[in-house]
Amino acid sequence: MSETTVQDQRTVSGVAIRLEGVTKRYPGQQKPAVDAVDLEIAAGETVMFVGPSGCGKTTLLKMLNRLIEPSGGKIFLGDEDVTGQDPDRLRRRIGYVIQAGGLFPHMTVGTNIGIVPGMLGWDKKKIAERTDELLDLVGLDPEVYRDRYPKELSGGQQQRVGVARALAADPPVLLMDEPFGAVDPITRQRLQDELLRIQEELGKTIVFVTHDFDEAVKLGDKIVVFDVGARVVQYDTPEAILAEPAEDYVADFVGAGATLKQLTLTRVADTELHTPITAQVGEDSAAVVARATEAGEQYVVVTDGRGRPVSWPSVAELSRTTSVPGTRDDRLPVVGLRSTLNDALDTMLAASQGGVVVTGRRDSVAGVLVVEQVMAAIQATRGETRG
Ligand SMILES: Nc1ncnc2c1ncn2[C@@H]1O[C@H](COP(=O)(O)OP(=O)(O)OP(=O)(O)O)[C@@H](O)[C@H]1O
Repeated sequence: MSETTVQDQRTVSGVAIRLEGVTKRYPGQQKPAVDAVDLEIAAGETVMFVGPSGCGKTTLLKMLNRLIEPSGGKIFLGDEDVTGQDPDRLRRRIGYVIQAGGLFPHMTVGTNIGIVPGMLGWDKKKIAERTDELLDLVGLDPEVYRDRYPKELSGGQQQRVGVARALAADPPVLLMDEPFGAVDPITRQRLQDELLRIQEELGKTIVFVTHDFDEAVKLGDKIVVFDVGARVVQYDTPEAILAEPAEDYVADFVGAGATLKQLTLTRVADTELHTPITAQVGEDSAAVVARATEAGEQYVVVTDGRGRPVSWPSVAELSRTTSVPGTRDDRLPVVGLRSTLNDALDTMLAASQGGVVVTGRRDSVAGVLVVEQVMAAIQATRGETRG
C-alpha cells in the first residue's frame, strides 16, 4: 500500500485547532513571551513545535489547555471558541502528556488511568474495561501492570501509562510536552514507534513540543519552527523544511548533519528488507542448518510460536545443537517497520551488530536490515545533495 493511500484512509478522531493573535505577557517582562500568534492545525495531524530555548513553545502549548491564561487572542477547537471556557471542562477534551508521564506516585497504574473517566462520572466497570483496553493499546499487559505503582515501572513504561492516561476519556486533542525527553535513546525510539502506531489507529490532533529535531522529523506531519516570542518562522512538512529551510536561522537549527537527517525521513518499511531463514524454537537443528546452507545464509532468525523473534544465531552455532534453543537474547537488535533508518543505525551501534531484525504486525518478523543497506541509503542521499 502506498503512503498516500495510508494517509487517505487514516481515521480522524481529532478536531482542528485555530489560534488567532494569541499572546502571553508575563508580569514584569518587556516583551510578550508569545506575541500575537496565528496558527491553524488540521484535525488528525501531528504538529511538532521546535525552536530555541525560551522562544515560547511551552507557554503556547499550555495556553491551549489553559494551564496558562492567555493575555490576548482567541483559541478555537473546531468551530468552537474555547478561550473563555471553564479550564476544567476544557481539559477533559484535551489529553496532556509530560516528561516521565507525570503519574501520581501514590496511585496504582489503573487508578492513574481512570482519573478523568472517574471525574466524568463513568461507572466502575466501564472505567476498569477502558483501563485494560488502554494498557493493551500502549503495549502493557493489563494483568501484569494494572495494580502496580509507578515506582515499580521503568521510565519507558511510566511514559506509556502517561499516554494511556491522557487518552482515557478519548479526547480529540493530545498535548505532549517533551514526553520522551527523560528516557534512553532506544526506549525513546520504541515509544516514538508506539505513538506512530497509536496515532495511525486513532487520528488525534497532536501538538508536541520537542528539543530534538530528529524526533520532530520522525513524528510530525508538520513542524512549526519558532523564534523568540513564538514567532512562526516556518510551518511545513518535515520534507519541505529539510529541503528548503526558510531562513538561515532554520538552516542552522536543522543543523549541519542535514544529509544524515535524511535518514530520519526514510522508514525501515520503505527499504527493501532481506527475508531471512527463520526457525521455530524446538525445530530439528540439522534440518534448519540444511535449509540455511542451501539458501546461502549464515544466520537464522529464531522465532517463538507467534512468529516473534527470540534470537539470531549463526549457522555454526546452531549446528552445535540438536534442537533449536528457546533462549531469548535480551540484546537482540530489533526495530519496527515504522522506525527510521536512523533508529535502525542507532540500534545496530548500541548492540554492536551489523544488522537488525525488523518486526511488523503483532511483533512478528518482517525481515532483516543490514548496515550495508543503511550505508547505501546514506550514499544515495549524498549523491542527490551533490547533484
Ligand atoms: N511564569 C513565568 N513568569 C515569567 N516569565 C516566564 C514564565 N514562564 C516562562 N517565562 C518566560 O517566557 C519565555 C518563554 O518561555 P517558554 O517556557 O514558553 O519557552 P520554551 O520555548 O518552552 O523554552 P524551553 O525550550 O527552554 O523549554 C522565556 O523567556 C521565559 O523566561
